[in-house]
Formats: sequence, structure tokens, C-alpha cells
Amino acid sequence: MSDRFLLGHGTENDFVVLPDPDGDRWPEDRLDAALVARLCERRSGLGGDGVLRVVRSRHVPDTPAVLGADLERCEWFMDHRNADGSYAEMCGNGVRLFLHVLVGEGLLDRSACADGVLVGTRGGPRRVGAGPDGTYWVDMGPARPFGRGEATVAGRAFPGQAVSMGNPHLVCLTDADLDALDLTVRPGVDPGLFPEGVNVEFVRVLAADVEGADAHVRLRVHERGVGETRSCGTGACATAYAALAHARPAAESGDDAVRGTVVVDVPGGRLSVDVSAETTVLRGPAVVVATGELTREWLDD
Ligand SMILES: N[C@@H](CCC[C@H](N)C(=O)O)C(=O)O
Repeated sequence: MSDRFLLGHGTENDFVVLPDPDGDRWPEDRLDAALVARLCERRSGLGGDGVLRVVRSRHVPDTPAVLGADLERCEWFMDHRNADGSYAEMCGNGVRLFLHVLVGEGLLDRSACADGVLVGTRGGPRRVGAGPDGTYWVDMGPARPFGRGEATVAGRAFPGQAVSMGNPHLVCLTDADLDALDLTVRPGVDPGLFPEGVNVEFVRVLAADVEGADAHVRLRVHERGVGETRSCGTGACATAYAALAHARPAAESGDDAVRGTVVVDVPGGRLSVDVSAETTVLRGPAVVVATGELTREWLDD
């Protein structure tokens, strides 16, 4: 049995991708947290911010609970793990790469992608499609604010907006020099607000100087279960919502005024996010870098 893998990224948020259409190559008792962490090791493994298993939804034991009635509509399931082996509900960069791999591996016809296909995730179904310019888009559903919190970095407090994109984020808008922040250490947060942990974004609002955008921001992110990464798609969506909400305080009264297009620069490139009251659409690239096969020597070690 071949233990084939692909390596790829979306704005340099990089993943080990394991094709497992019928769920028999990487069942959960084989792809356990320890093996995920080994695969993601940058020196002794393949290296990555996480693992994406490409599997049909019906072969994953927990999809009936996660997808409910949508199980029938989602042929494919993005089984995402963070680099430490933990599960996450959603991954905005990963799900674009997931679609790119489905097409590249001949598991899905490219013609199906124009209107988007529903992909199952632990956060529920998401519609993902290919744009005419080679980028991919994903309809992430509405951003859901759930309070205000604070992140601490080297003793300095950064107030922020808690936002759920299926997974939890704390978005800290700041005038601080982002390059000076030490994100090698996990920022301190209130565990009461984030019992499952949180992804923390530090965001500088730039001049709205990109054509067609309502706002232009730059972000660095410390991801739950990973550490600092070069990009986070769900983080970009949470950030876009928080930046627009901050610019339009009237939206906090509960009307639908949080809407607009935000260009989000991350260390690994550029993402674009359309926010409306109904949903959030993320756009960005996806790249397959290499394919290969795991050796018996490494697997048996
Ligand atoms: N990088 C991802 C998010 C991956 C999951 C996250 N670390 C979590 O635990 O919630 C993205 O592009 O959205």
C-alpha cells in the first residue's frame, strides 16, 4: 500500500496532505496525534503547520455527528489536524489547498469548481470554488463576535475582539510595531473566554490604498496548536470582520452594517475577504510544492 503525500501551502501556511479517498490508508488509529506531530516536524519529518487528510465523508466515523443532514451533500471531508496533532473545526488556507488537491489528483472534475463544491469540515459544510484567475474562494459563513478579551505579549496587554469563524480567534487591532512582537511564546489569554484555546491575531490597519478595498490591514498570527504561522485564513476573516466593525461602531447595535472588502497582508502573501451580514468569503492562492512517498524506515522508526 502506497503512503503517498503532497506538500502544499496557501500563502505559506503549509500542510502535509494525505490522499485517503476510501479511508483505508490513514484511519484515525494510524494517523494519531503522535504521527501527525512527527509528520509536521521540520527537521525530522516532512514539515508543516498541519495535516490535511483527503477522505470521503462517509468513511470518517465522526462525520454523521459533525455534518448531520449535510453528510449526503458533502462527498469530501477535510480532516484537518494542527501540527501538535489536535483537531480544528476549520482551516481557511487548508480548504483552498484541499480543493486544489482534489482536482490535481483527479478526484474531482475542475468543471465542478466554478460554482463551488460543498466540503465537509469539523465546523460544518463549506462551499469552496476556483476563481478564473487561478485563486480559490471559500464561503466561510458569518463571523460571530463573542465578546472582548486581551492578549499579553512580553507583559504588554493588547485588547481584542473575540470572533468565531467556526474556530476561535482573538483579533487585536494595534498601533504597535508588529515586527517587534515576540510570538515565539504563546500570547497569554483569558482561559475563561477561550476554554478550547484560541488563535491570536495582531493587526495593524493600513491606509485603505488598495483599489476596490474598504480596508487594508497587515497581520501576524499565533495559531492554536501550531505557534506563529505565515498566514491564517480563518484569522484573516476574523480580522476583516473586526477591522470593519471597529470602523463602524454602529454595527455593534446589531444591524447588518458590518460589510466590505478587506485586503489582508500576512507574512506569507495576500488574502482578500468580503464581509457581509450573511457570510464571509475568503480568496487566495493554493500551491502544491511536491509529492512523494513516506519510507518504511521512517514510518517504522
Ligand atoms: N491556519 C488555519 C487555521 C488552522 C486551525 C487553527 N490553528 C485552530 O486550531 O483553530 C487557517 O488558515 O484558517
